[in-house]
Amino acid sequence: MSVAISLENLTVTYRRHPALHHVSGHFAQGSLTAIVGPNGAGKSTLLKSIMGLVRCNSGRVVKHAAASRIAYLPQQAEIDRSFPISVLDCVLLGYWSKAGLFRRMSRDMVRRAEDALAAVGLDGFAQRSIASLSVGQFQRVLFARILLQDAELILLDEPFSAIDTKTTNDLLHIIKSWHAEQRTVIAVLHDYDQVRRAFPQSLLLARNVVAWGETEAVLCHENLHRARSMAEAVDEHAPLCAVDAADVVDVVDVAHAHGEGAPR
Ligand SMILES: Nc1ncnc2c1ncn2[C@@H]1O[C@H](COP(=O)(O)OP(=O)(O)OP(=O)(O)O)[C@@H](O)[C@H]1O
Repeated sequence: MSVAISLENLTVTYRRHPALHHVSGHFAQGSLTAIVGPNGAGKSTLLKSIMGLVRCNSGRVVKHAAASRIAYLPQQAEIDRSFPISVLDCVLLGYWSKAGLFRRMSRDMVRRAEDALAAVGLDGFAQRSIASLSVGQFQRVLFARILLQDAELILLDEPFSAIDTKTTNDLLHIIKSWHAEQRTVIAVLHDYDQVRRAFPQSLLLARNVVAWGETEAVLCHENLHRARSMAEAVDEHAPLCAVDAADVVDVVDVAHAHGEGAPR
């Protein structure tokens, strides 16, 4: 089995309070994994540390995909939609790693972007401004952009938050097609029933790994109870973690790593 991402004893702290604590394990190539756990469990922090957006205080993330083949969808609340850009241009941003930000898009690229919009059910929306869209419509636009990116590793942070059932089902269908194409998909989710139905693998977090593996086994009553207890036991005023925040950032992009830092 080949590995898409390895987490090696990963600790991430904010002002020396751990959001992730000694997390180890790996996401297999082509796997479809839900990251679940109580609020504040470190789920978003884990996606951000894979993307290199937050510093790993100790341990490391080893990625077996080139940065240009990784797609990341943050929570909608973190995206500024006031930028005056059309739906079509927003989808075309999926090509930036191939075309560069300022290269003129070819007719073929534009046609593919229109096809992607049709695939997410947004035919006729190309010239609308992104600011005018509903939350669900905008999430469809972001999925269309990922379709163009042709990513081998796709990270989704709460993709169905504030999204209705019809849109959720349509987007789940796209996620399943990515899985069928052997892409590695990791999504932060809160709906355990949805995870049981659609995600074969799960990682249950409560700052530490509570359980990681087949969804049915991970989401058993005992594990969920343990995750809740661990989250409730967190004392935000506890003595600071001994890990020094000055440690080096250690996110390794194996596709580009040579020698030092390459996987053992
Ligand atoms: N930028 C930040 N500065 C300080 N603390 C932060 C920051 N981001 C997250 N945290 C803290 O780190 C912990 C983990 O946060 P994170 O957002 O990763 O959790 P989560 O599991 O995604 O939560 P939720 O389910 O509520 O979205 C929380 O205690 C949070 O308050």
